[in-house]
Amino acid sequence: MILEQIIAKKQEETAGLSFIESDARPDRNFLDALRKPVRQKAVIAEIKKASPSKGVIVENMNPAGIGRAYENAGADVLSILTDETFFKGHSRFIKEVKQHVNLPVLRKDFIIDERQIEESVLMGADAILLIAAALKPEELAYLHEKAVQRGLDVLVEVHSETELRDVLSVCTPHLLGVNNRDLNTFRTCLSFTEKIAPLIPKGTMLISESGIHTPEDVRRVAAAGADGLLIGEALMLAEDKRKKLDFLFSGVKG
Ligand SMILES: O=C(O)c1ccccc1NCC(=O)[C@H](O)[C@H](O)COP(=O)(O)O
Repeated sequence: MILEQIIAKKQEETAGLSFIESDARPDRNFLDALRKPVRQKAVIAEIKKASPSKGVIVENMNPAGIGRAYENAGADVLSILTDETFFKGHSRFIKEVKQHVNLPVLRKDFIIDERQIEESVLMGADAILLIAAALKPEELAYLHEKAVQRGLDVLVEVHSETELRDVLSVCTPHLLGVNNRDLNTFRTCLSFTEKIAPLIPKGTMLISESGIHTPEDVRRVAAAGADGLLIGEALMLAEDKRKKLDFLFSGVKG
């Protein structure tokens, strides 16, 4: 099961990290940017060189160049993979991109230990992802509190009603993502967003993540109630990122 392998690798990687907090602070407001989207729905554009489901997506990837293209295309924020082993990301990507792009950045990685929160701030992240499938509810609540205390925004990700119920029993996130991808089988289905959207508390922003490739996909998750979309592969593969986003939103009214 790939998720178990990823978590085991993260446990190895975090063993050597420090608990000491620096005076570094996130410097851009991720949640505010999502609340004032350029298009009808907020766009989290993901910089992802490779993945377990697709292998290498873009061979010679220039993170800053892609970040600039996403910004020019009207993305509201960025998601940047920093995991090296399974996604060919890197810890230096966030600062590299932020030197050339003004958008807030979510560190896309598998956060399982509080030492990764300080690590994320030092990497230049403005937000982090907490994945319900990778954490016990009490672990997620603890990491969520630590991240908020450090000034980070947090995207809490679920893939089922049960995971959503567990998350809401321990915290009320401002940002909730439904991953349409099963992280073990890699199968994606937008029905996950459609099933879970009605259960999201009022006042929580809903982000539909993964498997968004066509205007019909965007129309479907928007109609289901998503406030934003996290899009990786479709944008990474697009020659013209602005044209791709305009095409994807061509089926959304307003
Ligand atoms: O993308 C994968 O293959 C993957 C496998 C196992 C765990 C996580 C994985 N992806 C992380 C993501 O959630 C996606 O990168 C993100 O939602 C964008 O998805 P897409 O638009 O389908 O590239």
